[in-house]
Amino acid sequence: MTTPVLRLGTRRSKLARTQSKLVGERLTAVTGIPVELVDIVTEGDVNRAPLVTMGGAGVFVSAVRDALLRGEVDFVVHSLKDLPTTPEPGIDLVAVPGREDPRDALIARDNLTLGELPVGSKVATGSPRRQVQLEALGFGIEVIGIRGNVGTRIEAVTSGAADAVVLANAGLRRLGETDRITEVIDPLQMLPAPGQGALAVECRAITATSTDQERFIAKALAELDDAESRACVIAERAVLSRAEAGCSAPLGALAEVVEGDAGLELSLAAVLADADGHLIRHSVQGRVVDARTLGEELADLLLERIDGNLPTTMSTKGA
Ligand SMILES: NCc1[nH]cc(CCC(=O)O)c1CC(=O)O
Repeated sequence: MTTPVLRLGTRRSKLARTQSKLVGERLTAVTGIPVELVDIVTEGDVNRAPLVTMGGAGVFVSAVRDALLRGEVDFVVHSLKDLPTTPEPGIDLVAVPGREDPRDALIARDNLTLGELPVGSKVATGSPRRQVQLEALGFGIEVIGIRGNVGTRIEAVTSGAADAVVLANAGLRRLGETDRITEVIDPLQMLPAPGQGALAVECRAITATSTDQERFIAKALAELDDAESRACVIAERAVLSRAEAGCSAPLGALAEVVEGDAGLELSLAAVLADADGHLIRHSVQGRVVDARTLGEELADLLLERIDGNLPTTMSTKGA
């Protein structure tokens, strides 16, 4: 078997390309294996309709996965927060590389922070999670909808269409747009989406019939896995799946590895909005190896407190 050039499938958006390139370079640095990027066009890139009408951010994911399943590429990279929580048959989540900052960031006019925005300021976001948390701050912020890539959203502030936008700090950092940030938002004010700031590396699932080449690739990719990042996103996504919440549900979750009584532990916080936009917030702490059950426990606590008053977006899974 000759050392192959691995084909890394990527969406053409600047963020997707940047993230794929990052992981490809990391793989080459760690294993010496060369990587080439292969463009994949998805409906979400072509169609500017609101994401919810296209079945959620999943439209980005499935086209990329299809190329992987068809054998056109050897592996793919996603923003982990855009992945549905149900595993995809035929595909392995082979690595969660070291996570970027999971927090949200504010880009506001005149260098303003959230607390400094005057009452009635328009803050643009397409995310129900960000919307409910912005409104719950009590600053009198008016949330307006927005769609498009990171550049388009920043432009809304530059053009004056919005006073501010909220974006994932991780994406801004990867794109080198950090000088536009006016505040990195404290998770006490806004909990990020489960998995925010983490990347997911996927390859074709290894089975009894996998080729030597496929096994070699999976083994090489597994070297990119970061155990702590993986544990954190497992816990956060367990909250999401247990609550049966889709990718744009008004639910935030953040896990951190902390020093506990029994060594390293996971501290997990989550927030969920009820049908009236009231926030329910809770946190738990436990063993890193129990990441998934911790997340499920926390979801049950939230659901108990919300007492059936579920937001409408949560009955339509994936919206
Ligand atoms: N929903 C789109 C999306 N998916 C991943 C990121 C940023 C990178 C990340 O969270 O890892 C973004 C943009 C944003 O929310 O600002």
